Amino acid sequence: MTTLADWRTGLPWPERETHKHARGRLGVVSGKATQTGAARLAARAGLRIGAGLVRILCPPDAALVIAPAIEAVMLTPFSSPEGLVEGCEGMDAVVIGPAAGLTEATQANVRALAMTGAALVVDADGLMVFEDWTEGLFEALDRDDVLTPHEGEFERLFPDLLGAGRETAAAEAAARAGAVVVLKGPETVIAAPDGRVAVNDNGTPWLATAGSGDVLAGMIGGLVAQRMDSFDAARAAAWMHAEATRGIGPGLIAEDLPDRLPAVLAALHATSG
Ligand SMILES: NC(=O)C1=CN([C@@H]2O[C@H](COP(=O)(O)OP(=O)(O)OC[C@H]3O[C@@H](n4cnc5c(N)ncnc54)[C@H](OP(=O)(O)O)[C@@H]3O)[C@@H](O)[C@H]2O)[C@@H](O)CC1
Ligand SMILES: Nc1ncnc2c1ncn2[C@@H]1O[C@H](COP(=O)(O)OP(=O)(O)O)[C@@H](O)[C@H]1O
Repeated sequence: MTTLADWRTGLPWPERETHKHARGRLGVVSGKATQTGAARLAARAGLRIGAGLVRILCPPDAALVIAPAIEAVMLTPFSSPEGLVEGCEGMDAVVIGPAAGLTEATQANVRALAMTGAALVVDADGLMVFEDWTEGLFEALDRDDVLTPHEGEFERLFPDLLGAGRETAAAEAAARAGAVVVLKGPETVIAAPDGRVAVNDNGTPWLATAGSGDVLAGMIGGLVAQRMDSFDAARAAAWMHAEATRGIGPGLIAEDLPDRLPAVLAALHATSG
């Protein structure tokens, strides 16, 4: 088992000469015009956690919906997997899946992005579209990619594993996928393909609200974009995600979480060596 101190030393803090591109570039793939909120939550979380530049990649019909709802986050439309790859050129990490759509296009987009130099965070629909073709996902992944299933999604990708217990299941899933697996829930298990396993236990039930997983995906993506080790990034994000609920509790909605991160990060920065 690992502890808080393990990942704290790997947190990325900007230095005097750091510019925004050097800090890390994150892409977030949006769904269609009626399903853009999840990507906007993830993008804001990625920016708040320190990625220097965040760009939403969206289907053309979504651009005029998203544009008035973002400020610092940038926007690029795409209309094919090749166009998505082009739009993600230079990205250090890309989040794909939140409200992406259960379509062949989502499947093709995940596989196309896996061929780029960006580390992937694959969540929600980005996982579900591979329910009947898990090898199509696993063969495309690298060990710095991250899968973030809740138990329902985990069961679809790894139907034989949960019976062995969540930690064993996550470890085996990471080995099979060849990527970091974040099995979300009241206790979130993080497992790497090299055998590292950690359990994040500071979660609170106030996180059981629509979109909080989208925020977590953006947070992981934001840390990975800053070149934090993917296993450490997932551990750090899971801890900070729960910590961000402190002082709110009842009434918490996913929109609140990214804007709580400056306080969480400030406390960590103040005590960093
Ligand atoms: N603002 C936005 O735009 C938002 C957009 N979103 C997007 O909407 C899309 C659909 O998302 P979704 O939430 O409707 O369905 P999904 O999470 O796929 O679950 C499907 C079924 O799995 C089951 N299930 C089993 N265990 C579970 C568990 N631990 N946690 C949760 N579920 C669990 C459960 O079935 P049950 O157990 O109730 O029978 C459940 O009905 C997806 O693209 C997502 O990204 C959301 O992120 C919200 C904010
Ligand atoms: N009862 C709970 N206790 C602690 N954390 C929870 C609880 N329920 C959900 N969470 C956390 O909230 C997030 C929910 O993610 P997810 O199910 O993907 O939501 P969404 O798809 O709506 O974004 C995960 O990080 C999960 O660990």
